[in-house]
Amino acid sequence: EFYSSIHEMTRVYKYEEKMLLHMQKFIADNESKLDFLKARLSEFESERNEAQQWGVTYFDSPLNKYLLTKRLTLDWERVENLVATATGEKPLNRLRKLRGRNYMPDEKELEGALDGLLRLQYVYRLEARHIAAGVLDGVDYGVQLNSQHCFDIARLALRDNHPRLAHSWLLEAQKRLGDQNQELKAEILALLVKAKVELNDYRGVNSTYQKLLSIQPVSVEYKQNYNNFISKHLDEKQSPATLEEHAPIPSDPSVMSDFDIYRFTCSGHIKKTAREERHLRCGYLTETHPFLNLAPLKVEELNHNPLLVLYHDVIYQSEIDVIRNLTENEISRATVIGAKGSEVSKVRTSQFTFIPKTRHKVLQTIDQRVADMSNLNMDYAELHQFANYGIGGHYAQHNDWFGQDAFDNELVSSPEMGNRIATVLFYLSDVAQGGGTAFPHLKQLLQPKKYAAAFWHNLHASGVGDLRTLHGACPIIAGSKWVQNRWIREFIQADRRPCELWDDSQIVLREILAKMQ
Ligand SMILES: O=C(O)CCC(=O)C(=O)O
Ligand SMILES: [Fe+2]
Repeated sequence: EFYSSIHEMTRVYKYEEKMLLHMQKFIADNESKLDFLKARLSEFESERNEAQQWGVTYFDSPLNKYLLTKRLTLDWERVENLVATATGEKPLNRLRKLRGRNYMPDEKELEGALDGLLRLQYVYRLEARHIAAGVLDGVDYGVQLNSQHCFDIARLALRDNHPRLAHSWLLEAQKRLGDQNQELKAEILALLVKAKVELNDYRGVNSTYQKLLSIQPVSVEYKQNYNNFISKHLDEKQSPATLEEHAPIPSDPSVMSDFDIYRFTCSGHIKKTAREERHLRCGYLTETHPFLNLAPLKVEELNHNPLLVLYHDVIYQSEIDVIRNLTENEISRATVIGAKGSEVSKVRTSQFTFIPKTRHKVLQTIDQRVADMSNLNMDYAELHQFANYGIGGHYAQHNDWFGQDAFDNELVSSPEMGNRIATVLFYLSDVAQGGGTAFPHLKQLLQPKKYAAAFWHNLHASGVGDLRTLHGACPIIAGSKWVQNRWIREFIQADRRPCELWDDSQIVLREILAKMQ
């Protein structure tokens, strides 16, 4: 799946270059065929004109008899043969072969790409009119979408329960429509009515129907829909507010769904106040290992309880180069744990792979560093996980720790190692726009910074999963994101657990639970 990663796009982009060459060849072949036919046609015509002028005496000349006979045998046969040859078959076959190649996107991919685009619009509260003009969150990419593009996006938005977004895309499709395309115009109007009705906003619906019926007066379907509409809605009260492209943000976060608090953290609407930030420090970590006295780690506190910190410059370019080589041909669409085990889901659109630390010395070196950063034993950590997100790629809010049902249903690998006590998330790339890691309960949004790593505790001291560690990877607006996950398990950590964790109280947990209900 290529929309979930930028990695494969470059490959198919090169295939398209070859496809263009075949198309040129097809056109050139057909053009020379038509040129030949045109030349014959005018030749035949002029010979016949000549004959016309002479009348029947024309055939007195044996030369003319010969010319007509030759035309009707050899010349017309050549014409027939040429018309019958399937010119351009070769380039056509090559074209088909290229499009049938591995990695070529199909219609499902197209949907995935549009889905990613809608996600960006929804999460970052972008406006259709800006996106259509190639402007994403203030950055101009110099692309323009046409009316048909906008209509296609609207159709998908409506199907996926985003009538507000669909509505705004339809207005844009209307604006970008030339006078000539009446068919598309009717389709836009018909969908506009549908979006409005879904939004329970009947303003303008009547006149939209009338416009629609004036373009396609014979459509039985549209007429029926209109009569239906009139009988149901005409005297219904109009909703007072103007139709906003995005629903307003509730002022109280406790009434929001988990997805909403995640997306409002991605968009920067949920964030720590200056007051909440004032206890957080930056500094050099020297305690966990004597070696750190020589080479202290740069650490930035992002939250105290539960602990969330960002280490700067904890992985080297040479190590990232090795990782990119190791993962190059292994990476494939990421999955999540569903009811029946691993499954592909819209909730996580990235590509990933797991690699054991025995594969390369660099992975062991990294683990040594993770042990210093976390003060935890890395002997039984999970396989190294590497992930790449493309444009629109994201991982919706989730907890890294496993719930009891995952253990009960045997969905946890090596359950004897216990739950995921902590996570270290390395950023192996910067991201041009979007793509932060959002912790809605901690009101933190970490913008990926190459060579840095986030570290947090996932569990309460009691071993119970900490709901406040809910987090997600915000969708990528531009660029590509590479991360590495180290998931550390509870087994043999008893003597290592830093004392801050023991402060963690059940009271906080109860508060959160109460808020969420
Ligand atoms: O990519 C990110 O920013 C977060 C990834 C994550 O949370 C995960 O893979 O579990
Ligand atoms: Fe995670």
